[in-house]
Amino acid sequence: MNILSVDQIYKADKITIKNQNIDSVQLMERAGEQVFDWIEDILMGAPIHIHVFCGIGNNGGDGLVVGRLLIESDYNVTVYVVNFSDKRSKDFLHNYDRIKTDTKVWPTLIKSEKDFPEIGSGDIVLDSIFGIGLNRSPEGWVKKLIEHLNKSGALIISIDIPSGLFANKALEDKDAVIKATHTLTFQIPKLAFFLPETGPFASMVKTLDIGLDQKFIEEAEPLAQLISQEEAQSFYIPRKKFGYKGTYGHALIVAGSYGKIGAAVLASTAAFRIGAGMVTAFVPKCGYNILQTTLPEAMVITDKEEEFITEITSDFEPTAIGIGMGMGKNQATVQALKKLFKNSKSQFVIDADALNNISENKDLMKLLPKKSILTPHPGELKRLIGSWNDDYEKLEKVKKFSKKHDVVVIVKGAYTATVYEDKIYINTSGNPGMGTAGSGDTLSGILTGLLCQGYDILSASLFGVFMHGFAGNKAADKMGYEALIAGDIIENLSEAYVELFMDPENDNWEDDDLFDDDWDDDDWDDDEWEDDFLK
Ligand SMILES: NC(=O)C1=CN([C@@H]2O[C@H](COP(=O)(O)OP(=O)(O)OC[C@H]3O[C@@H](n4cnc5c(N)ncnc54)[C@H](OP(=O)(O)O)[C@@H]3O)[C@@H](O)[C@H]2O)[C@@H](O)CC1
Ligand SMILES: Nc1ncnc2c1ncn2[C@@H]1O[C@H](COP(=O)(O)OP(=O)(O)O)[C@@H](O)[C@H]1O
Ligand SMILES: [K+]
Repeated sequence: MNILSVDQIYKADKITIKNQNIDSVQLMERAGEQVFDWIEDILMGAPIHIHVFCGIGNNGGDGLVVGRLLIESDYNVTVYVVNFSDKRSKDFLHNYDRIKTDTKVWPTLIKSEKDFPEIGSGDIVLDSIFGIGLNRSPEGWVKKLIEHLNKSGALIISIDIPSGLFANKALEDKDAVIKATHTLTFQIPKLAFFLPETGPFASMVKTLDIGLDQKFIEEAEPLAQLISQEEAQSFYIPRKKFGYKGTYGHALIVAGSYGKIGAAVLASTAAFRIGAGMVTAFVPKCGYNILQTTLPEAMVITDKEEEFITEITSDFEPTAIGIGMGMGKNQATVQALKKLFKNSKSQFVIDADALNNISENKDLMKLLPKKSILTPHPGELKRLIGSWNDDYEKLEKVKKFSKKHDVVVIVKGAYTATVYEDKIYINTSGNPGMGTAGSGDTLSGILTGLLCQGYDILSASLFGVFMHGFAGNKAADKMGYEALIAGDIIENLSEAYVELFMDPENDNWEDDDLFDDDWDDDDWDDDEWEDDFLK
């Protein structure tokens, strides 16, 4: 699924209107109806108080459509116009007139702080103050209104985007942004929803199909692409009937130091479980018994040193090498890395301390093998590319690094971003339970195992990151977030493979859970509502 820029979204709007021979008011009606249907599905006529806050642009126009439809369906609604400017959009004005004529209800004007209404914590706020037309941070009483709504404790449903958030530009004032409980976005997801600084404002995103021109959306050069189950399916390489272990490659996992041999165990096991034909672990001597006992399927080569790695050798040419997990930063280890990078013809997945060593040693950076996959978490990334002011600058810096060194960079986190040259891919699987030690070691093993099976560096990265998160989701389904440990991700890779081609419905990135548990429902007690939705 393509993530487009604000300019492209406006273009999609225009092309849709032209190709479908409709006018912009009809498109706004469609958008408003979609929002209304979503709310109607949930509320089913419940008399809960809904406050609709409309700006004066087209986002406000959408709010007026929803307000009108809610009033016409006898909901308990108050519609407000947040009058921050007299410069109203044409379609806003059309719907402003229409709500008054059709419902005989006149929206309440908010012109300053003294007009702010009381909002009960059991109420619903519909936020259509600003949409993608926001061009500067809200200030003055408008900012105060946003703060007032955020403090209310009400459930906040944002239309298209939480007001105050830029769709694809850095945050300027985090206090001037609506903290939405739900975001109902029109068809095209916005980049801000997936980045760590801005994503938390837009939890529970749902895309509503308003019939925008599909051809334009698919053919546009996206800001980023979302990788969901459907895309992951397209990367999968089926096992061959006459394949044997040699067909699926030989992985070398170079990892571990005294006290961190587990990293080698996790990565080696994951390489096997994702389907590598053979796996050899290269570890310091102290890792020998541990590996032979915990993973008898693997072969083990040990360094001459007891506690860390000093010289990496093998009597075979590995198809792919996964290197760095728990490896430490001993000077001898740095020398071993230099020698390996200079001499090896294998493909590389470079993680953890291998990355840290590269960041600290310019000579090693120069030897960084082209076409490698690098898997930094945010701390490792900062050491590698330097600090950034915001997520957008970070992504630009990563693109530059990727181009300069001809490597894929996987920026790990919630919605892991894979960057290759100018392109950004955002993963949609995974969950907070995966924030647990060794989860990254597991990913490195997965990626190494995929390179072994003939996936190219980009498809190994996109498929591997997806499968890692997908297996994490299978694990979380059974055990919840807190109890999940890295080994559970590996154990659930089998289920992830088995379910890869099943109905993606339950693993969509859009969270269909209706309400957060902490929503306060004291003010309202309809048994049917509670039975159905607040379980
Ligand atoms: N594209 C689609 O497919 C469809 C889009 N639709 C909807 O249209 C929405 C976009 O509407 P939009 O372009 O009218 O912009 P919107 O966000 O309502 O507000 C802009 C107004 O705010 C002002 N302004 C900006 N920042 C400000 C600030 N900090 N403080 C104060 N004022 C500020 C700015 O005026 P300015 O003062 O900058 O001249 C302007 O007047 C989109 O999100 C979606 O909901 C659907 O209806 C149909 C399909
Ligand atoms: N909230 C989250 N949602 C999705 N995935 C997550 C989340 N937190 C962590 N992860 C994933 O878990 C892994 C953690 O990697 P890393 O920090 O390197 O762990 P470690 O170094 O302990 O092995 C990454 O792949 C990351 O994307
Ligand atoms: K909004």
